[in-house]
Amino acid sequence: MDTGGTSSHRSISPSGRVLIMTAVEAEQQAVLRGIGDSDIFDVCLAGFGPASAAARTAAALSAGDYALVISAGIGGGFPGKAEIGSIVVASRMIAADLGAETPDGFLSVDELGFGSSVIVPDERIVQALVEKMKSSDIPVHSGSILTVTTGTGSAETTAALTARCSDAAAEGMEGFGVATAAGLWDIPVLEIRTISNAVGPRDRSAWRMKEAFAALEAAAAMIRRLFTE
Ligand SMILES: O=C(O)c1cccc(C(=O)CC[C@H]2O[C@@H](n3cnc4c(=O)[nH]cnc43)[C@H](O)[C@@H]2O)c1
Repeated sequence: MDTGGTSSHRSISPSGRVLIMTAVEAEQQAVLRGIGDSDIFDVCLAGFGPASAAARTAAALSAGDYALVISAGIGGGFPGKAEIGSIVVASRMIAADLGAETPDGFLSVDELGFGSSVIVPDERIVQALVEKMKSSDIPVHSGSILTVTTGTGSAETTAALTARCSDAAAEGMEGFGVATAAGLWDIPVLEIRTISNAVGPRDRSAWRMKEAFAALEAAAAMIRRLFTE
C-alpha cells in the first residue's frame, strides 16, 4: 500500500483491498450501508471478543489479498473523552486487561515480559482519516482504544483502566485481536469505534444503539471516500 501524503491520503493501490471486521451483524450492516457499492472492501464478522476476532481475521487474511485491515464497531466512550454518537479513531490499540493481577496491582503483558499490549496504527493513515471525518458534522476523536475481554461495568474498573491508560478514549472487545492477526501478515491496521454508551457502571437502558449505528454508517462512508476518491 502506498501510504501517500498526510493531508491528501488516497493511498490504497487499485489492487489493494480493505478488510473490515465487525463483531456482530448489526455493525456489519451499518458498515455495508456506509461503503455502498464500492468493491474494494470486504466486511466480515469477527464475532464477540478478541479471541474470535483474531481467529476470524486470520481466516479472512488467509483467503484474500488485503492492503489494510480495519476493526470497526460500536464501543464504550470514556467520560470526557468521547461522547455518545461520536467517532473514535485509534491512535493506539491496547489489550488493556491482558496481564496478571498481583496484591500490588495489575501487571501488563509488557511488564510480565511476554510481548506488548500496545499496537500502534500508521499515524499518517490515522491522521488522514481523522481529517476526512472532521469534514462531517459528527464529532471525531483520536486516542487509545482499549480492548477488554470483559466490558467495563463499574466505576472502579473505569478508574483502574484510566489510571493504566490516561489517553483511553474508548473501549471495545475485538480491536487487539484483529490487529494481532493483521500483524502476522504485516498488514497495516486501524480501529474505529462509534460510541453507544459511556464506560462506567453498566446501565443497558442508557445505550444509544441508533446513534452509534448511524455514526458507524457515516464513518464507513468517510472511509470509503478516503480510499477511493
Ligand atoms: O443489544 C443490542 O441491541 C445490540 C445490538 C448490536 C450490538 C450489540 C452489542 O452489544 C455489540 C457488542 C460489541 O460492542 C462493543 N461494545 C459496545 N460497548 C462496549 C463497552 O462499553 N465496552 C466494551 N465493548 C463494547 C464490543 O466490541 C462488543 O463486541 C448489542
